Amino acid sequence: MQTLFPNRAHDVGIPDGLSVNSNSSVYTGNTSIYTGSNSSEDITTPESRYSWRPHVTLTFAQSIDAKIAGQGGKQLALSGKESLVMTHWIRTMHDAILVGIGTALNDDPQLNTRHLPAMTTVPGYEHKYHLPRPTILDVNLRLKPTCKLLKNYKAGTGRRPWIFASKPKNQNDLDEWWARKEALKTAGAKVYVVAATDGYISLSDFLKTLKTLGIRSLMVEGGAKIIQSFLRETHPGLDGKAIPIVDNIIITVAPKIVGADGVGYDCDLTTQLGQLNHIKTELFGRDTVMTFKFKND
Ligand SMILES: NC(=O)C1=CN([C@@H]2O[C@H](COP(=O)(O)OP(=O)(O)OC[C@H]3O[C@@H](n4cnc5c(N)ncnc54)[C@H](O)[C@@H]3O)[C@@H](O)[C@H]2O)C=CC1
Ligand SMILES: Nc1nc(O)c(N)c(N[C@@H]2O[C@H](COP(=O)(O)O)[C@@H](O)[C@H]2O)n1
Repeated sequence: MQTLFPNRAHDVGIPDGLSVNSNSSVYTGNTSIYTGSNSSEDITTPESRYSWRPHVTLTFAQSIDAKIAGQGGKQLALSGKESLVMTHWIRTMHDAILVGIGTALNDDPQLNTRHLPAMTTVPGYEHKYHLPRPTILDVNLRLKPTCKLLKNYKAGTGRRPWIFASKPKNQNDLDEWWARKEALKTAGAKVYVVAATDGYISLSDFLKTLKTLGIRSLMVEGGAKIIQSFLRETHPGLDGKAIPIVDNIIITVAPKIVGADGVGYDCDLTTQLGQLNHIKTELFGRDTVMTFKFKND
């Protein structure tokens, strides 16, 4: 039996109904699988926009006071179980999934699809959903060789994580950097070296590299700095105009208040709002999930 591949973000965009076709929803605990886009409007992205990069979906969960984590970055269970299943379904739609090293160290995430219902009763194949490739932006190779992503890979329950790093400018730091690289490689990681400025990897370079590695769609899960960078960074279009490097944004809003001490993504969305089309707002349990798409030009 083969791994199930649902419709993919790079082929169909993000459907306007995240809860898939209304009579066979994977989110309700029903094991039927989404087989077609029920989009009523053109939500695909012009080939010209992402011939150089993968389709990019930015997604995160926030409280009603726009916080994504608690005081000091404490990981919060903002999403309820229904919207979590939706998030895991969206994971299956992408070739790769990204978090920054801040999130990788703080949350020790798994980035898999474990909240989806069993798809069959055949022993050993209950959970053969497509798993996105975990990717981490980690300039200084701070990821722990003991993290869950690497443990899952070693146990055969997760895909090999790809780390994107950058060589230190200071020669004195090079030996330690190589040692960390070797330790991560031994633990199973694949390390790609790309350009970085002031500790930040150029997202254009990162996306170009992903594309050359065969990644056609990327789900960006955060955290705060990564969200900011993806919303701020642009790329020159064919006419030289700055165009976004994100195609869709999916925001889960949980009916919770975190308070001023929490972590926000601190980004002036008003600069982007003019370019955003609202696609759909849906309720998942007590959470509201909004999908936006950047305008095509
Ligand atoms: N509610 C939600 O949906 C989510 C919440 N979070 C929360 O976010 C917090 C972590 O956020 P941050 O500390 O901001 O870490 P982050 O996960 O955004 O990673 C940022 C780090 O990545 C590296 N990096 C390399 N290139 C970069 C680039 N171009 N742009 C940005 N960063 C780049 C830098 O070292 C930077 O400090 C945690 O508290 C976590 O719980 C994380 C993901 C989703
Ligand atoms: N959708 C969503 N809702 C929340 O309430 C969250 N805290 C997050 N966080 C993101 O999911 C990652 C954890 O993934 P696993 O459960 O370990 O697979 C975490 O690192 C954040 O990226 N997301």
